[in-house]
Amino acid sequence: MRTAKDFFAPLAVGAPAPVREIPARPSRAIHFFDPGNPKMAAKVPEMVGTVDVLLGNLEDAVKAENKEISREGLVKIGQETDFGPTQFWTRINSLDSPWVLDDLTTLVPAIGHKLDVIMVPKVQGAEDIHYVDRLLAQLEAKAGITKPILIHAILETARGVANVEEICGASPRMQGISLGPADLAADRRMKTTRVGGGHPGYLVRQDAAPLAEGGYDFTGQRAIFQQDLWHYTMARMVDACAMHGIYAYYGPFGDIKDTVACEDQFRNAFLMGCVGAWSLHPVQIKIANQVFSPSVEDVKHARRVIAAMGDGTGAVMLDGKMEDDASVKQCKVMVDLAEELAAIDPELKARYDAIVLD
Ligand SMILES: CC(C)(COP(=O)(O)OP(=O)(O)OC[C@H]1O[C@@H](n2cnc3c(N)ncnc32)[C@H](O)[C@@H]1OP(=O)(O)O)[C@@H](O)C(=O)NCCC(=O)NCCSC(=O)C[C@](C)(O)C(=O)O
Ligand SMILES: [Mg+2]
Repeated sequence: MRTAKDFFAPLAVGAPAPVREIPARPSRAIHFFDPGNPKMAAKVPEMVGTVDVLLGNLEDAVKAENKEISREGLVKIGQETDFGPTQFWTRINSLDSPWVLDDLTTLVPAIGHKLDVIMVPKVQGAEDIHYVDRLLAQLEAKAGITKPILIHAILETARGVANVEEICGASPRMQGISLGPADLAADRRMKTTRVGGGHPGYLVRQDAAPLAEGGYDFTGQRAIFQQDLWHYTMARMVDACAMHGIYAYYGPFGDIKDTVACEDQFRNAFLMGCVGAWSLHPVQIKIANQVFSPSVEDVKHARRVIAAMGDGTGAVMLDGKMEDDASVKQCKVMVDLAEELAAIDPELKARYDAIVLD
């Protein structure tokens, strides 16, 4: 086990010093594209500035026979694109695959100075992060990279969920975690066949109405309430990330045409503490950007509470509601996020700047 003293030491001679704090860079949508797909690759330059994160995916959804083509495509995109304010991430192949070593040994020397974050799929425990951590340090040292590349883990196995706290704390490179609902469902032997989202069979039914003569009417109409299959995992992930000062994300929503349910899923994640979600299709970028940006009403309310609370201690009555030290802290979360987003999104900045406090 690394001692506290060694935790922030570089893992290879010449590797950059690990960061002590993960930067709070906006990442409302992590947009996936296949760098080996000419149509998708061609769209990357025009997407810069319209999305917080562009992620070149090398893992699942890329056919086995195209792995090298996609890797080469990613190198070309990384070398030729000016990403401006947009973060540039990749998802490498899983650690037990025949491609991952070539992914890392090719990408780091070629475009390691441009890559902000490497997403590692199917992480099972701290040992997987330790492996990538050391290898990245060696490759960074060899390539003369001065800014450490961060690691993002996908939670998509039962063992990964059981170990989520140790995964989050395994390295100073840990930037965040995303839920991988499709692989996780398969690993857990859940009986869903979807990529994220709800299921109509996972529900709670209203009690049967009592009959005048006694007993219950089990044949009458009863309301049903669909439940969230992912609540438990999301809650564990959010707590583990918050505990370690890193960021939680909802993952993919595979029903591209159901933009309404996608928005609901993203909003649940936003409310629960996630900072973003994945976008698999250009239509989902707009949804994520909107959902993961605090509304004008929320920012206005938060600013009013902060103003009314003065030094932030004590209790006041505002619009019939009690506000105190703890509600000010919640309001600061909202206002801080609004400020971070306004710094990179002029449209949002204009809307937040136009707020007038009553
Ligand atoms: C779903 C698909 C097949 C529909 O692709 P399509 O071409 O049939 O859709 P379309 O509506 O006809 O596309 C319209 C236009 O948008 C383009 N387009 C479409 N998508 C994109 C994109 N992402 N980025 C940039 N451009 C895109 C597409 O090329 C087309 O261009 P055109 O107008 O010039 O003809 C396609 O969108 C796609 O392949 N998306 C990415 C899928 C992906 O990355 N999956 C892996 C992540 S989810 C996952 O791995 C699970 C997880 C976490 O591991 C676990 O839960 O276990
Ligand atoms: Mg997966």
